[in-house]
Amino acid sequence: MGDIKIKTAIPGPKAKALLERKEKNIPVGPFNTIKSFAEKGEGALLTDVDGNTFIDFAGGIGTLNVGHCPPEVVSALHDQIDHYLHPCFHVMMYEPYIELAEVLNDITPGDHDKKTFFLSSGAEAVENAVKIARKFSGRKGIISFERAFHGRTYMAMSLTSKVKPYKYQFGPFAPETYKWPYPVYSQEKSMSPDELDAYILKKFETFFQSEVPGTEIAAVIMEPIQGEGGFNIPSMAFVQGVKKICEQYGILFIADEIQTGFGRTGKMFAMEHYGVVPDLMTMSKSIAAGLPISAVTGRAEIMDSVGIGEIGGTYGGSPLGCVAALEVVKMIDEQNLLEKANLFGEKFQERFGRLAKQFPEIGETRSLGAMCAMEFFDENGLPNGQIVKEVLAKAHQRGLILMSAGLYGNVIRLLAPLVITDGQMEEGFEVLESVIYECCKQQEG
Ligand SMILES: Cc1ncc(COP(=O)(O)O)c(C=O)c1O
Repeated sequence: MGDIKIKTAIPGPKAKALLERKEKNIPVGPFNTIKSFAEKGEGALLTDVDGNTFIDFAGGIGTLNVGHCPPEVVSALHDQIDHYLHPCFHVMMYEPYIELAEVLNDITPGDHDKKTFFLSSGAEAVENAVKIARKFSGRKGIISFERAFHGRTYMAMSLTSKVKPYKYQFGPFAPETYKWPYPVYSQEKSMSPDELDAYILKKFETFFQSEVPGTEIAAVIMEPIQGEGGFNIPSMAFVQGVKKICEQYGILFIADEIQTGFGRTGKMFAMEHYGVVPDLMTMSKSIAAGLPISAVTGRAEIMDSVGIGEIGGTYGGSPLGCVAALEVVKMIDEQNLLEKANLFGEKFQERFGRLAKQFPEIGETRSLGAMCAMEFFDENGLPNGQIVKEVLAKAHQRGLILMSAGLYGNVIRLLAPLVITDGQMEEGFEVLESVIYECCKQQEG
């Protein structure tokens, strides 16, 4: 599959048959909007069972910075399969586990001694980072942010902000977890960005003085750029301000780089944009080209505070995930994918910044590298999730896979594979622009 000209993507007989089987056998709730079935993925393209080809701007929800089935990863997996699948690191360790820990200790922010261990999913990495922070500090409190998303297990869900659909009717949640405002400059019209930063940072201080002393807080967990929350990009002053407060009170700073890591923002990790070195970092998603593996990397003395059997999981750090991740890190470097991420962001801003000037329905177009998003509003200036749903549906019919995000679902977010060709990028943007144009025109009547 090279560059393609997208036509109309119509679900065919194979998709219809699979849809019937799906509805009979798989719970309706979480999967009821899915009507496409994959046959083959390659680079930035996905083909469905009926032969429709899609440009994938969702990139497996940010798991595919190196694209679908990169040959380097596939070949490393084949080699690994010939050796062993699962000695289980609790029983017998293996070199790819150690090598990947070495690599992550080396490439994550900070020159201090670090250690890394592996799990299988993003939420598990968050759970374990919190356990390690509590064990090391002897404190219980954990602060996360409004609009944050950290996963669906109980602690990760407790730290997540949005109630519906993530938390509704699933309580009670973990005690001693607290939420802090996160600056979304485009939605806080009454203050300038500097004022908003200062206002939120001040709130930290007053909270510590009047409610829970800072010395009872084990960690602050922060997405450097909020993913599910709508690709909200905080200022350097805000992130550095949070870190400074952490240092002042001996609170650990956990950077959740699960969605931002591995080149997405034009640097290997988004924290590098802010010049902030976290104490602990969680990684997953694009770490291993779509294989289920996650990592916690942190200062060696913090990571060493947990004892035998206290952290882990049967499948953590699967050898397949480890060898895939080793190839991913090489690919990002050898194929200049950081540069590609920046190019994607520039082209996005050029085209959609122009479109936003044309339509009042489009709010901010924001991006850092290839983490790109645009917001939509209705005629009263309220978040407009409906138009986003329409754009997504129409784009899908024309062979472009997109995702929404944000508290009100009014944000279109792009997580395209960074291996996308210039032609595919151009074509994807063309489809997106024409669909937005149509939907905005339709709304204006
Ligand atoms: C920032 C962040 N943290 C944690 C998670 C949870 O990861 P997982 O779905 O693999 O449990 C996600 C998933 O979207 C995420 O974006």
